[in-house]
Amino acid sequence: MTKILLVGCGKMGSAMLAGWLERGTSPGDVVVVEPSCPDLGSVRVVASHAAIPEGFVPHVVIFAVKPQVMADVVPPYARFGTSLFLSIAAGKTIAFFRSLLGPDAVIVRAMPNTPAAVRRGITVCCAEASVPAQARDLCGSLLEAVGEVGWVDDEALMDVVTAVSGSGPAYIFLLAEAMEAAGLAQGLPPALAERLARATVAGAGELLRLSSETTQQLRQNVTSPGGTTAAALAVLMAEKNGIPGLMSEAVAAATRRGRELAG
Ligand SMILES: NC(=O)C1=CN([C@@H]2O[C@H](COP(=O)(O)OP(=O)(O)OC[C@H]3O[C@@H](n4cnc5c(N)ncnc54)[C@H](OP(=O)(O)O)[C@@H]3O)[C@@H](O)[C@H]2O)C=CC1
Ligand SMILES: O=C(O)[C@@H]1CCC=N1
Repeated sequence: MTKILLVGCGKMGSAMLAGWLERGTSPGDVVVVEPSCPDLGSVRVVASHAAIPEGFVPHVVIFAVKPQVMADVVPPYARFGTSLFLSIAAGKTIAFFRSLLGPDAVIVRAMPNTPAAVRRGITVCCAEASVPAQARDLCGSLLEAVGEVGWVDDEALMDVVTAVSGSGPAYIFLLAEAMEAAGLAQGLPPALAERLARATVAGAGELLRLSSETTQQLRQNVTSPGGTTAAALAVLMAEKNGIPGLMSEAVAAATRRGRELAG
């Protein structure tokens, strides 16, 4: 069985861990390094790399700590030189990990998202051409435990992926928040405003998932000529300050931030 060393068990690490266990990974095959040492049932948790049980040789080391601490966290793991190293950090490049892990390290960079917590994430992976198919397959199967997986060859695209799907759930939650606030402002009781916003975003998401129609067609299906939706979309799709322009600026800003985090 695949032996997994998970470094960082916060929001993303814990979502992946839950997915692996659900898919049949034995708790005994996982060691988690997490300073707060949370109780993870029969999964062994240690506070630092120094406490990893002797004799535990992972097939894969997964870095799921914040990009800002990565340079301090990664170096001690170079001792697992025969392992595959998988990072899910925003910004941090394959070259960055190679500089800390050595020239022969096998490294895959991936970008999942928080719907992984309900096994409905999407992850994009990237690896250099020299990374063997077996290593790619291992990453693919670990990440498929929490949702869909795709690959890109051009690492520069990873910052754009991060800006669209990595950060993207936040944009959708903001939309739900804004719909709730707008409903309140128009006189809905708070509980109903929240329920309507949440159910509408979730229901529209499910329709989007199951339908073969384009996003544009799904939008048009709601929009009766001269009706209420058309009145709202005239505001939301305005050339100035409409959602398309704002989203474009937002994704560009997130992409730029990813590039800054690389350094
Ligand atoms: N949240 C998201 O939507 C997504 C995040 N990512 C990426 O995933 C990574 C993790 O993000 P996220 O899960 O949100 O962050 P969290 O802060 O929730 O999790 C990171 C965890 O790592 C722990 N940690 C800190 N130092 C160490 C160490 N030396 N060894 C082991 N663990 C340590 C932190 O503990 P403590 O809090 O005590 O410091 C924390 O529990 C980031 O690189 C991020 O870019 C990728 C896709 C989506
Ligand atoms: O905000 C961030 O930097 C991380 C990466 C993608 C989602 N959260």
